[in-house]
Amino acid sequence: MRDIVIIGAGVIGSSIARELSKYDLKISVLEKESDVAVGTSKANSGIVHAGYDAKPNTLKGKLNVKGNAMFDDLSKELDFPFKRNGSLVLCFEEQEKEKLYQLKEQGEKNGVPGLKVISRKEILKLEPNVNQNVVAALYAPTGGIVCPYEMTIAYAENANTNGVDFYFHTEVKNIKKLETGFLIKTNQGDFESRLIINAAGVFADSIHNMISDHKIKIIPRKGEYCLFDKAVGNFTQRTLFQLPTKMGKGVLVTPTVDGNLLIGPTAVDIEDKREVSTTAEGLSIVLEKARITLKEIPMKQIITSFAGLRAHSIEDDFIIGEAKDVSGFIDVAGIESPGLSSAPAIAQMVENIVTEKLKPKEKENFDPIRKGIPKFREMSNQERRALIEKDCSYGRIVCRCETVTEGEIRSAIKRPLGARDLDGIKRRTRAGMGRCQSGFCLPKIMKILSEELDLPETEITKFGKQSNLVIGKDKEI
Ligand SMILES: Cc1cc2nc3c(=O)[nH]c(=O)nc-3n(C[C@H](O)[C@H](O)[C@H](O)COP(=O)(O)OP(=O)(O)OC[C@H]3O[C@@H](n4cnc5c(N)ncnc54)[C@H](O)[C@@H]3O)c2cc1C
Ligand SMILES: O=P(O)(O)OC[C@H](O)CO
Ligand code: FES
Repeated sequence: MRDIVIIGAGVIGSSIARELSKYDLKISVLEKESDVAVGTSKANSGIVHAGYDAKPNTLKGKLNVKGNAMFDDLSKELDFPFKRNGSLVLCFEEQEKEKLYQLKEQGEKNGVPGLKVISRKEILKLEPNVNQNVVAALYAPTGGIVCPYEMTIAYAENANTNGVDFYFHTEVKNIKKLETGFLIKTNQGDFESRLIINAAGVFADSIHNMISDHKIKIIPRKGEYCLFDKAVGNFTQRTLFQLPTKMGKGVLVTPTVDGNLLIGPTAVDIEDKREVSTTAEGLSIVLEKARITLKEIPMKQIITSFAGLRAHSIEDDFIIGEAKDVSGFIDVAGIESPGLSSAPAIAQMVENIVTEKLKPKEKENFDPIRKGIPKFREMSNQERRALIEKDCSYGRIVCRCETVTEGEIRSAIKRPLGARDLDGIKRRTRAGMGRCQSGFCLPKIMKILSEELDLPETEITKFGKQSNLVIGKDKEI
């Protein structure tokens, strides 16, 4: 019998796994897909929100501000990209200026430091590409940007190094209460555990409703984006929002921490929890709304589009805690935005619930430090030379657009919870994420995966399951 089973290896399941890996507990994470960070945690805006959007005394409000303050230390400990670039909520109508002061007051009640309303002149000095019609803005110096999948991978790797087991392709199908815990039925057999932590994202209602009579409902709220080339990564320095609406924070314009420009998302409630396609209609709404924010949009620099699903609960707040009628079953559900920003604080909140229940001993050998893959593109020539001297595979560039070397790709496969497919390589190294979107580097990455995993190229997939790219040879070369 395990002490804890965590369902879901997104940023929430992985951050909780890492916090709990400090204790002498037998913990497993069950994930239905082929890797960590394949659900909502890979497809979002990547903003570490300052914390003025949520109503005071909500979990969203409290955990956002607490989580935000943890990012500087955490990103150093776990070696993932994070930058405090600041954010602006822009107002384009004189009569709506009052709403900025209301947001400021709400933020101050939540404990957000340094908020101030700034004038048109100040905005245009900071951000010359903002539309000249702007009237005023709320400036939040603590707003930040993070790479959401690298953060998730970093948490998961560190949890794994500290003893947490991850089971991929393992879908929870049913849960039964036992006298001393739970029997969890999956497509890969049964697991028994004293506690369950439900971190299943948009599917958290299905998991909860398997065991509790107090039913919950999660509505998938889709958001579509346009991603732009690094050539326009400096188009804005800060994250630019418009005034929020009842559907959320609206279409933003932001640099990403990896140096692209990102515009989106839409917000549309849908039925299908697997529906992440982008649409001509969605993307034209994104661009239309962004035209309110910007003087012009660098249309020729769009390199791709993507969509993610918010796990919107009808309670309109995070649902965190033991289910009322099922002792030992802990929900971490309805984690829509600001879930990424709050993840470090959510993990601590769940840690408190678990330690209260199980009273575990702290491990003596817990190691909080994780080192990421060395990034050739960020090194000085001297550092590059030293690395190539140690391992010549760092001297061969595989992805030209993103300057990723063969050494980095091999390391991404060999690490704890290493990449097993092309998307796994992308998220760990950025190989394939550049302007040509894998056109040039894909065959080389397939070959490296095939060598390292000792599999024929016909078995190399994009994201597990049936996503093979090649089915055989049409002639011997
Ligand atoms: C468009 C959009 C923009 C956003 N922008 C931001 C932002 O800028 N800042 C911010 O703070 N937040 C943002 N968010 C919210 C943030 O992305 C989420 O709060 C966060 O990623 C949720 O993580 P998660 O681990 O709960 O979910 P997920 O990442 O979806 O992880 C859940 C995992 O559970 C697995 N799973 C589901 N069912 C089962 C099962 N039966 N058995 C096994 N595994 C299962 C799934 O495969 C998945 O991997 C945004 C969300 C969206 C959609
Ligand atoms: O549209 P929201 O409010 O769900 O927010 C999503 C991101 O945090 C910002 O794009
Ligand atoms: S060469 Fe890799 S994305 Fe273009």
